Amino acid sequence: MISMRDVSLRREENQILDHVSLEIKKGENWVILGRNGSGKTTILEMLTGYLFPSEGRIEVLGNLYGECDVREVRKEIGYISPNLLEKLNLIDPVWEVVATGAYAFLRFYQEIPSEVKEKALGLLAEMNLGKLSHHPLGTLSQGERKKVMLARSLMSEPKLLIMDEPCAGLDLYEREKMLAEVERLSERDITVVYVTHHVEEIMPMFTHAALIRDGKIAGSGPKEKVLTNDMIKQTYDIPARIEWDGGRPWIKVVSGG
Ligand SMILES: Nc1ncnc2c1ncn2[C@@H]1O[C@H](COP(=O)(O)OP(=O)(O)OP(=O)(O)O)[C@@H](O)[C@H]1O
Repeated sequence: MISMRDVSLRREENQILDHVSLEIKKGENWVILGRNGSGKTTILEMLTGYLFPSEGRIEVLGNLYGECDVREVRKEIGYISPNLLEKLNLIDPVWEVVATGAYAFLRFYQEIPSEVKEKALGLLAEMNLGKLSHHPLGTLSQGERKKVMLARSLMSEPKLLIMDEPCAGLDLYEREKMLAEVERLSERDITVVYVTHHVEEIMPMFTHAALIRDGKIAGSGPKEKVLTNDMIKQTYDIPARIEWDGGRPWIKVVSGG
């Protein structure tokens, strides 16, 4: 599904990624954690082909980057990033914003086929946003907008869904609503790669984790093996205790550590 081998990225004297290797197989869902500036978004930008490594090889969905048309590969990848939300037009009705996900553009300038509209309305109904389908995007709460982004990304039925901090800025209620939708992705035939700052967002559907520190992989593999007290300390320089509850890890900072 995804293979990153010895991938490095340098910008002038900055080593942004340093020999990163990750193998993500079909049926696995990965979460990527690491401190601010550790290189998480850079990895996502490489997987989506927006950044090319200085060294190493990247293969996504059977396509070797550098030897394929990355625009074609992107058709099979859903990418939810804070940048995309900023680009959407707040006056557009919600269903139309979702429907644009079927195409590689942000707005419609022609009539939308009825089956595309129906599909968008169906996805919104599944996410309990049916009543808001005809409201302008700008009238929705931040949490509702994030769910709209998720619905939009599913329009093209991607094989790979990449999510960059989808719960950033959400209150507890809206975060849990969004996470419930993330958990439901396990019912779909889709591989998820999810970047977050918060361990408690790692829902049961996630199988694997990668910890990034200073552009290097500090640890990667099945989540229970990677999300340990020691590994968290190594990654964040904070002594912490992980407790698993309801299939999710919860973190406590150890005081005086
Ligand atoms: N175009 C660029 N030129 C130079 N340095 C860059 C460029 N893009 C990113 N960086 C640097 O690369 C490092 C990794 O950035 P990246 O955005 O991948 O980190 P991140 O782990 O996603 O951070 P955050 O959690 O704060 O979003 C940072 O030090 C950043 O300043």
